[in-house]
Amino acid sequence: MTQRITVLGATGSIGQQTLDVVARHPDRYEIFALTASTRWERLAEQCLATGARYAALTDEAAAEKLRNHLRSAGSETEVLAGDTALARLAEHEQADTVVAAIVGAAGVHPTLAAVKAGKRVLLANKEALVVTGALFMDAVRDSGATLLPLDSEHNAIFQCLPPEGVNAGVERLLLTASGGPFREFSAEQLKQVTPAQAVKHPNWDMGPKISVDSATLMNKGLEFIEACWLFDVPPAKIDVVVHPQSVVHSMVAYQDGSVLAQMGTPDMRTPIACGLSWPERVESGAQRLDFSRLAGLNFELPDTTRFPCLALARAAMETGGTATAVLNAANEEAVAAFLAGSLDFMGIPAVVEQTLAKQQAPVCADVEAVMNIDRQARELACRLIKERGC
Ligand SMILES: NC(=O)C1=CN([C@@H]2O[C@H](COP(=O)(O)OP(=O)(O)OC[C@H]3O[C@@H](n4cnc5c(N)ncnc54)[C@H](OP(=O)(O)O)[C@@H]3O)[C@@H](O)[C@H]2O)C=CC1
Ligand SMILES: CC(=O)[C@@H](O)[C@H](O)COP(=O)(O)O
Ligand SMILES: [Mn+2]
Repeated sequence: MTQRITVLGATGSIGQQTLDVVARHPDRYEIFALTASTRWERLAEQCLATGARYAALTDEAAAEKLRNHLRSAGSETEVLAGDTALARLAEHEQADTVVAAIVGAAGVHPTLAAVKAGKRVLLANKEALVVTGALFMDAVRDSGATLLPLDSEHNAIFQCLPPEGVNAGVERLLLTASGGPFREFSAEQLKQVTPAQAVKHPNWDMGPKISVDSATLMNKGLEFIEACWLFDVPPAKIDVVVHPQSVVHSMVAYQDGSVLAQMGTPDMRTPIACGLSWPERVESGAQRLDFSRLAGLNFELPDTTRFPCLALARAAMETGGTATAVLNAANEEAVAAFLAGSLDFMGIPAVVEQTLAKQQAPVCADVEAVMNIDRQARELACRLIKERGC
């Protein structure tokens, strides 16, 4: 039996790399459904190449264009539209596996729909977990869903953990961070950086939002929170280590002094292939690590004075309640404003910090209540962005 796969966020960086891995193994995997937001032309190409049974776009007008295009090409892909369509496909009874690769809190509802339907969920959309935290993990336990991390660091830790889990002799988790494109910039230089510079990650080719997060180190902050939830580890047991080469993807330190690391070239097709095939292994297409050509592996501590986002994320996780949802909402608005040219780079941590200071972050009993806090935090962050100007 082939594994039937739904890809949420198919047109993005993770989505496209997932389709690349899937195409290498037609005997094992088939695409059941593909979703995106507005980029209907790219989704059309993907539907024609994979023969997807369903496609969905949140944008109704883009969905109509996709429908017309596919019809005239003789395709049998059924096209759905609107926000709820994504969740309907995520929970569809005929799909086995859902790759959660939407960017941002927009992924909360579709990803949770897949979890609640008990799917095998391959999680790239870290924001969904950062926003809903305990509710997300409760849903995994209640539904019996299989949750496999795609984020390279968490996939590395997943591979290095003992089968019995984190309580079997694990001392600490070590999350590696590249340090981003501005690792060596002074505080003065950081004030002047542009969106074009920020999206040029030194090692990875990723979408614009996560690339900016890597540049501020908020990506590592979100990943810190993600690791606490995924592996049920308290904040005090997780360290962040800057490793500019992105070859060691993360590590697990054991009570006997052993440290297990997962290594590889920086290519997301490795964790994607790992998630798709686990507990087996399949070819990913990634270039192999050539130790004879490695110039060196360096490690240093992160600088939270120049990059305050990492400390803000750690503090939000320690605060608890919906503080991490507030952090994420403010960050999404600030990053969008930075990319649009209406906020300076150092405005990102400033807006996140001020939003966290002013926005209430109570414990919420359900996802709708969390999303209400998310909305309030966005409104506040947008006011702060306007006040700061650029
Ligand atoms: N890229 C990478 O290497 C890594 C990414 N991740 C995580 O994976 C997720 C995806 O990242 P990445 O692939 O880089 O992002 P991209 O920006 O490249 O792609 C985002 C995808 O989400 C879709 N999308 C955007 N907004 C919405 C919305 N409101 N509703 C539904 N779909 C939407 C986009 O559709 P459209 O094209 O139509 O806009 C696109 O398919 C993020 O959470 C990121 O942090 C984690 C590790 C590595
Ligand atoms: C590929 C991946 O998982 C990204 O999250 C990547 O790790 C970003 O790199 P840094 O945030 O360490 O710069
Ligand atoms: Mn990562």
